[in-house]
Amino acid sequence: MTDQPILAVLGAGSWGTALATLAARNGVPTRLWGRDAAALAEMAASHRNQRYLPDLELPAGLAFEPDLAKAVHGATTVLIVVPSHAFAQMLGELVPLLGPDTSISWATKGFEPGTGRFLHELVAERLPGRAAAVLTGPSFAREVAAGMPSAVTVHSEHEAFAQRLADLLHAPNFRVYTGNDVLGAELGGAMKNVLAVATGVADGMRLGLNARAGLITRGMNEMLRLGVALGAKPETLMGLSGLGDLVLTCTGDLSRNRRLGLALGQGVGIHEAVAQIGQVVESMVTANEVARLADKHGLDLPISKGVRAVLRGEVTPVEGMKALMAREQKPEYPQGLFGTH
Ligand SMILES: NC(=O)C1=CN([C@@H]2O[C@H](COP(=O)(O)OP(=O)(O)OC[C@H]3O[C@@H](n4cnc5c(N)ncnc54)[C@H](OP(=O)(O)O)[C@@H]3O)[C@@H](O)[C@H]2O)C=CC1
Ligand SMILES: O=C(CO)COP(=O)(O)O
Repeated sequence: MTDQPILAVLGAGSWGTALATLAARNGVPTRLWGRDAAALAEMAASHRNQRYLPDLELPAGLAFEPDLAKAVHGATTVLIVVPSHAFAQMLGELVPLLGPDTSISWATKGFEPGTGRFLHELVAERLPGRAAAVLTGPSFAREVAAGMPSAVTVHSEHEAFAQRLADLLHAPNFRVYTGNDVLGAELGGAMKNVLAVATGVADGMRLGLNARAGLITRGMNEMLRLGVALGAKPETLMGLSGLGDLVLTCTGDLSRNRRLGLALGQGVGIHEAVAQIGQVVESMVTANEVARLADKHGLDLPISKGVRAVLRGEVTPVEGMKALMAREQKPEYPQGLFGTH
């Protein structure tokens, strides 16, 4: 294995392009792979990702590689940044091409559609024993690309790999923390997408700032209860990957999940709203998987389940909000936050 790190970023949308740019700016030999060879050729020629991040000038040191085998050949680290619905297929194509010493990481936020399995579970199944890490936290690609200050976190059971990945990306305006709670970090990043729809709906309906704060706080409570039931560390959920990303996505209009909620709250139909956004809206699949996990663990998560009902067209946004407010009066923490008193 060479001492020189080589990074292969798989997925040339907004976030993959921003992360590849960060690494290349750090002097890391970086290859960006995408499924659209023509789009990659255009990026190589113009040094712009016109469709996903048009304002960003792509660095000269960034290579564009449409052949997946060539993109990952000799790479010390692979970073997957495709949407969650494409993650399992991407992994399946990648596994036979990976050298034995290549570490694997992902910045995708979500679960396997239809099963609720975490992405780290898919990775462990296909690549047992391999150094693996998730990169997550509050980070709009547009702001990162513009060099605005951001803080994210890398979680891995392999401490040395978390540190190596952090080192590839850490930069003066991009702080990368590390941790070892992969499940907690993944849960926060996935669940905030669902909760962002709820605050978006409330804001779209002009229900006010009290409603927004109430939804964020009770949404955080849902994240903590599901996370603790699944074995996440509460501090992970209270950190960048949970609370941090929840606040960002529930309040920042750059969030596509919040924008979906805003549109629904203003009476736009779901298909039209998703089409207008024109990029991945992870809550569309994640809402089902959060509800699936909640059911499996016997948890009542009214906001998350309300979002699922709205996204499925089972209730209108107005009915969903009314149902939340009509719930029985009860203590804020019936059994303590973690069921301990
Ligand atoms: N954007 C952001 O600010 C952040 C995003 N994330 C997460 O990163 C992940 C990717 O999101 P983002 O980059 O924003 O999404 P975008 O919608 O910007 O881009 C999606 C990219 O994935 C590609 N893609 C879609 N399906 C497949 C597939 N089956 N195989 C290969 N590539 C595919 C698309 O290719 P094509 O153009 O050909 O359709 C496109 O390049 C999501 O899980 C998101 O939650 C995390 C943090 C920040
Ligand atoms: O995950 C993100 C920021 O941390 C991006 O959020 P959206 O996918 O809602 O745009």
